[in-house]
Amino acid sequence: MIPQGSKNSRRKPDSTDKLTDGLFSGVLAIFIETGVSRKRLQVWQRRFEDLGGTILTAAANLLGRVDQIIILAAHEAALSKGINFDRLGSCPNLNFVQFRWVEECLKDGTLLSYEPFLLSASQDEHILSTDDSRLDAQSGPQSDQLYVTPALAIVPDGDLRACSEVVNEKRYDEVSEECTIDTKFKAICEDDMPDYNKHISRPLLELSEIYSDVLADEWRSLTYRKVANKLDRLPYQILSADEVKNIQGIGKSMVDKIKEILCTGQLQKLFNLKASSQVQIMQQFASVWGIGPKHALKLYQAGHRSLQDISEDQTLSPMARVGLKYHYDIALRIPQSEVSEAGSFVRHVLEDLCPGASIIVGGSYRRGNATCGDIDLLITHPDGHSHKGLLGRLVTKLEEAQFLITCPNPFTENITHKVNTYMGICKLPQYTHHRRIDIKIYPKQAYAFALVYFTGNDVLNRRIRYLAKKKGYKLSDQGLFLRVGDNKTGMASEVSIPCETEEEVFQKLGLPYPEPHERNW
Ligand SMILES: Nc1ccn([C@H]2C[C@H](O)[C@@H](COP(=O)(O)OP(=O)(O)OP(=O)(O)O)O2)c(=O)n1
Ligand SMILES: [Mn+2]
Repeated sequence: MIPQGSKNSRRKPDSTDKLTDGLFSGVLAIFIETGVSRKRLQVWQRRFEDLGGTILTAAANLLGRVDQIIILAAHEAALSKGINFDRLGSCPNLNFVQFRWVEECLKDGTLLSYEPFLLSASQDEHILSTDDSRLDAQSGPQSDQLYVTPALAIVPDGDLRACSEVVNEKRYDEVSEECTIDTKFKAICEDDMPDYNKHISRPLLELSEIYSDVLADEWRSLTYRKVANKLDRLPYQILSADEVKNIQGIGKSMVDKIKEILCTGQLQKLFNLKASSQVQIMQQFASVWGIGPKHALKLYQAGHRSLQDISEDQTLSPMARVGLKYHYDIALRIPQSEVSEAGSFVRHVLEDLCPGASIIVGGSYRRGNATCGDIDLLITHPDGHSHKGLLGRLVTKLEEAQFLITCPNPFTENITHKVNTYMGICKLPQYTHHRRIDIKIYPKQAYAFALVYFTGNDVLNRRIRYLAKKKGYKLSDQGLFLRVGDNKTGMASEVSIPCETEEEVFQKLGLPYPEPHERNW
């Protein structure tokens, strides 16, 4: 269940709320078909869904588990025909809105207030004619105040699960002061991306990944991904497969799979795929640095069944050859102490080469993890120009010191590039194993963004990118860019909003600053 107050304040349409991408994100709507041509309806529905809205059928049985929904109709008369109030349950923020609202939002590119588009349908009459708990809600504080108090009174009798969810939820600003920054941070981000149905969407996404990464079936992969995304966007928890039937774009075979997950907790098809020898072999091929899923499939189709087999294949790229050569070592986790020593080793060389340069060991090391998959180094120079041409000189020194062992593609530095990267293999003299290392040099104005990105983790990065997008920005390792024009084209300003520190980046996004060790999501 959604935190009542915060969702309400976040979602309440406001004409100043300049949203571009995901215009209708989080908005649940029922489209009443009466009084409008099918073609027009379909156009609106498609745009509404493309921009993040979720369409439910009029038969949707929501049992009071959503706290806001809009009913879109051509006119008032159409309303009485289209809705079953009992199935809808009592929703604290039920608005009856003209289709024109969708059209105007699309024209304007913003989520407009419902106010000028409201249709009068007497929800009150309905509430008064049903049970006592709804009467309580009705006689209690009106509209807005209903959201800030847990809406127990409006949860239908007998739906205990829904009740406890409402009670357990807290608004972000109700989160107690002594709770960690981590909790607060997650409270904000997760409020934007609810996880009510992750237990269903996760296996579907896994299946989607196997279809794209291993079976190279992009179409099936996309179908599963789309459904998983739809479920992720729902602001309430799916309790039965019947409810899924009411979500537009989910067909019978998908409903059956969701039913299976809900009933058995797993998906036999996924289980079988993961158990198949072909999938396992291809996953092993794809575990080699430099071998992607399509290549893994080609190698399998060429008759290869082991890493030994593929080592003789002529189609391997230089990176895959290096990946295969060091496969055993690369697969090992690296102890934190060794990553630290590798960082110090490079720092000493860098200090001699370019006094004043900054170097930070990023990735899982910076988040304080006990072991790391690789070594991520980020370098800049505060004077704004000495970073240019630095990577080539540094790599040469580190090769001479026999710390950098090999880099699959001949290393060339482009000083006009915003970031220069070395990706290769290194080894400290006193250690046994070869390790994967990435060294990245950024100009100082991008360094704070690069630090945020390369500290991760990837889940947090996805969350904050999503948050940035909703606020009309594009966030990357190189900056925070204001999006301009039609969001479909994905155009963003070329000049980043300046941020010198990570704190500023989080501040610009409206987030409290999480320490690196609080970024393990
Ligand atoms: N698909 C990806 C890959 C990376 N990153 C970012 C977040 C990661 O934290 C950082 C470094 O990438 P790594 O793959 O090195 O991941 P970690 O350092 O976090 O973990 P590991 O211990 O596996 O290296 O880059 C990301 O956002 N999305
Ligand atoms: Mn890493």
